[in-house]
Amino acid sequence: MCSGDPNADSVALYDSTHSDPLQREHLTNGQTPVAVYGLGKMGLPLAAVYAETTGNVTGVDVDPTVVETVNAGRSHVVGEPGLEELVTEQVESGRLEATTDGPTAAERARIHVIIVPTLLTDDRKPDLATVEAVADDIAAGLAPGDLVIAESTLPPGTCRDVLRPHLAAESGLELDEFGVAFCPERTSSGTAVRDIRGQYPKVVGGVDGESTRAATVVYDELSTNDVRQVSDATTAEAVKVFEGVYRDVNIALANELGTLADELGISVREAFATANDLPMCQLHDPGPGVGGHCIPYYPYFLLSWLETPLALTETARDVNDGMAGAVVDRLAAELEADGTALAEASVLVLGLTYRAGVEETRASPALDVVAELEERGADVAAVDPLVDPDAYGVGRVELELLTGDRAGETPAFDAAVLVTAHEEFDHISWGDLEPSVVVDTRDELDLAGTDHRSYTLAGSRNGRPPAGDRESVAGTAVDALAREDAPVTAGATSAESRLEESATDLRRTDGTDPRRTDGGDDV
Ligand SMILES: NC(=O)C1=CN([C@@H]2O[C@H](COP(=O)(O)OP(=O)(O)OC[C@H]3O[C@@H](n4cnc5c(N)ncnc54)[C@H](O)[C@@H]3O)[C@@H](O)[C@H]2O)C=CC1
Ligand SMILES: CC(=O)N[C@@H]1[C@@H](OP(=O)(O)OP(=O)(O)OC[C@H]2O[C@@H](n3ccc(=O)[nH]c3=O)[C@H](O)[C@@H]2O)O[C@H](C(=O)O)[C@@H](O)[C@@H]1O
Repeated sequence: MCSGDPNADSVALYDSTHSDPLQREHLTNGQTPVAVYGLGKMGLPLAAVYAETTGNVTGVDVDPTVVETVNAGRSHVVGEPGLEELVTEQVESGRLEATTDGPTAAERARIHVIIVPTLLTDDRKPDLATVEAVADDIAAGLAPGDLVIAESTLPPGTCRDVLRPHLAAESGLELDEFGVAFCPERTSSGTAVRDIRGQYPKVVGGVDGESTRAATVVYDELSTNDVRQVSDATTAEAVKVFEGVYRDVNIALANELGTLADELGISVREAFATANDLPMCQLHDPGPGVGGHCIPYYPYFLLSWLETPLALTETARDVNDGMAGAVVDRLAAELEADGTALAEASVLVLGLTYRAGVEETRASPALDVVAELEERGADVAAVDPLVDPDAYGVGRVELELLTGDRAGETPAFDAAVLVTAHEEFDHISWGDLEPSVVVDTRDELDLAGTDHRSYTLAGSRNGRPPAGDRESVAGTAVDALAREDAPVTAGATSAESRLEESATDLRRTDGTDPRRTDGGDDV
């Protein structure tokens, strides 16, 4: 179907005078060609599912290697069940092809789907440059009756105030000659094909009623789930950003409550698992921070875009951004207790991507942990099954040397910190590694019975406090408080200095001091 002549008599959807059934027939028999701009982790599965539904899709990407791979019927995206097979099937049947030529693709298409990155500038403002570059490509081929669908997450108001006027100005069309709708991509890497096919209701909001109607026809055909129409594009944009902010704030809550594990001498993860028995309670997982180019970015699609102050949203960002430093503080304290200064220590970072199984390092907390360790003088190396640490300026350790799958000298380190729990790390034979300090930020390791000094951030789901059966650090702190008036014997560290030492461990992720009782910095 893709060999169609660009001037073929394709059929538009926006403002169509055809009956609804005929519109759906045109859509699903290839007479309403589609262009999908962006063939990345989300765009390629989206283009493949669009091809499965419509039979006439041109994928556009600026990366020639991506285009070449897709046209060879393969997927460059890893860790997506069913994607490779779907791409092969759709390309081989002529239902999907890829190109770097956006304007030509736009001339053929009557539906234009935008799924390129929406990142942040250096001063944390939404970066719409890529979306606007795609809008320029689309405008070069935009025709009356075309429908433009944005799936890239956008700051609320962007379709109405930026994208639609940009398209009109660059194409010379009137605002009401084409449709624009925001239909957010509710998908996670690792389940993209399943999600796009219909795991969740599809939100649709147009800049006008006809855009909403036309986009509803598209997703009613593409998704097996319901289409959730909302009042307008801005509402749909807000839905997607709010979903992300909800997650960031709740992860911050989990991270902050997780720091209580030391002072309470409990596993906070066990407490969360129990509290979450209640349907109204969804305490998230504590970790080393929030990565990816979505969740840590979306709050700024409000904070740096709108005037209204959002104190909680902003504080949550600070809490999450502070976690990498809190993890390194903890590592330093554990090393110190083990007789090694961090500045003299060799440290292995396990996992550089932002989450397990996903080849993405944007805003990865692991990179913040590496930077903080190096800043404090440690000798840092890293291991990751999906990305090469060398590319991030960090010494590479071969995973096979840690799992024993390759003969050779088993590397030894003063400390290791598990930041991203790739499943490949399950095969590391910890018992064969030189004893070291191990900080597990994901509660993925069980080092009982080994000679490692392990610390599990926020404790373990099975109820083990962070320092396991070692005396809790908090015990020291609380005892010292109780003993504040105790005589300081020569040679013993004073209660205050002990408290100071342990307080750096107890300090909340936003930097406030849990010991303050004047309500000054307490949150
Ligand atoms: N990654 C995720 O889990 C989700 C992402 N999203 C949204 O989707 C957007 C894209 O995410 P990913 O696919 O993960 O990004 P990605 O970085 O994996 O892929 C982006 C693709 O777009 C291409 N590209 C860049 N500029 C282009 C241009 N001017 N024209 C055509 N192609 C261009 C790149 O070469 C790359 O192949 C995100 O920024 C976010 O707004 C939404 C839901 C989930
Ligand atoms: C609201 C929501 O759950 N959004 C999802 C999210 O997926 P994403 O791939 O960004 O991964 P994620 O599971 O949110 O993790 C983001 C980051 O947060 C961390 N994280 C996540 C959950 C948690 O309880 N604790 C935690 O520390 C992860 O380690 C990771 O570094 O963002 C996607 C997106 O919009 O890009 C979205 O489609 C997904 O549904």
